[in-house]
Amino acid sequence: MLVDGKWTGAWQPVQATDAKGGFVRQASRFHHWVTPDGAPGPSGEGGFPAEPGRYHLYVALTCPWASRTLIARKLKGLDEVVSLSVVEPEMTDQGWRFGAGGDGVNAKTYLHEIYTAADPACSGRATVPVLWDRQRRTIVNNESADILRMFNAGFGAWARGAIDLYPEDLSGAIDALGDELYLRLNNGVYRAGFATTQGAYEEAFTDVFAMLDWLERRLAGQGPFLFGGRLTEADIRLFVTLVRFDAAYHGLFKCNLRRLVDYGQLSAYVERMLAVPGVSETVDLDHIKRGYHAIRTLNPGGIVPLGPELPWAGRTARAAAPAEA
Ligand SMILES: N[C@@H](CCC(=O)N[C@@H](CS)C(=O)NCC(=O)O)C(=O)O
Repeated sequence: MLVDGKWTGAWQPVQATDAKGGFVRQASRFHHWVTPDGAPGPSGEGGFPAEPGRYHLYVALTCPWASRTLIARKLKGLDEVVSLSVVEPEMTDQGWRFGAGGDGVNAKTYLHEIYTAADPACSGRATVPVLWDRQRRTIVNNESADILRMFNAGFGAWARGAIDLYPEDLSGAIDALGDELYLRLNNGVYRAGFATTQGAYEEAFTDVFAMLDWLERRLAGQGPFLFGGRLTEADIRLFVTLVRFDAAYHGLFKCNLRRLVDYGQLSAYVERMLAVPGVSETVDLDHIKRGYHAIRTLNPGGIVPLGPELPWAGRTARAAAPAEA
């Protein structure tokens, strides 16, 4: 991680646990917002007006949090407005690394150099996603939940996609479901995978399957999406975890009570989400499998499993290119 702007020690998946051996995720550090006219958003400073070609998104295709932002960028038709760099799937001793051509915007090798370009004294983990401002040469925001909302509403007329991922009449319900999803499922699988005590693992495992069972029932009662006919950010938050479940969380993170393919409603839901134009292009099973299985503390030999067979695998994209500027 970065300490006062210097990379310190080899990368470790877990740098903090709570008193019971539970995994603790670091809070994001940059919280500015792109808004249609550059007015300040809910946090951070103003001065980040929506403009085509100004902002750049750094992602890892293995990462569910970064994938949220990739899906929103597609659904809002922002591909031509916000450019993209994809890091290599395997984490190195210095964290995320760019492929042969560098990152295409800042000509850096490692993602942590983007953080120190924004703040030479930066401390903390160098996580994806990162939204970079070419003009002010700084990080706008490195929290996927914020970037998701910014892509929904911050780019105003530059967004070609008409879909509203956070409609006002559903905002309270989306927030409430999003909190549950995060705690028990999105981060629940990480709490299971990175638990350092049996108790912390079992607690997380129970949360994960209770949530999946609950979602299976909810989708049986109302569909096709979590809030009926309207696809919202809650669907993006759910999908990114479901699509990784059998390939990464079931085995590596020991979330193995059931596979996702054992859930009829949830499996059909994944297929439905993949059929939404733009979504399948954001899913790269090769990066997902290589990325998770490169976590040496969980998989010391680094062997990447060949399976599982997934009914929808053929409809997902491999990465278009390792680094697209
Ligand atoms: N709160 C962040 C979390 C992002 C996150 O944890 N990303 C992981 C990849 S899945 C990462 O970049 N980890 C690198 C590290 O921890 O050093 C968000 O949702 O944007």
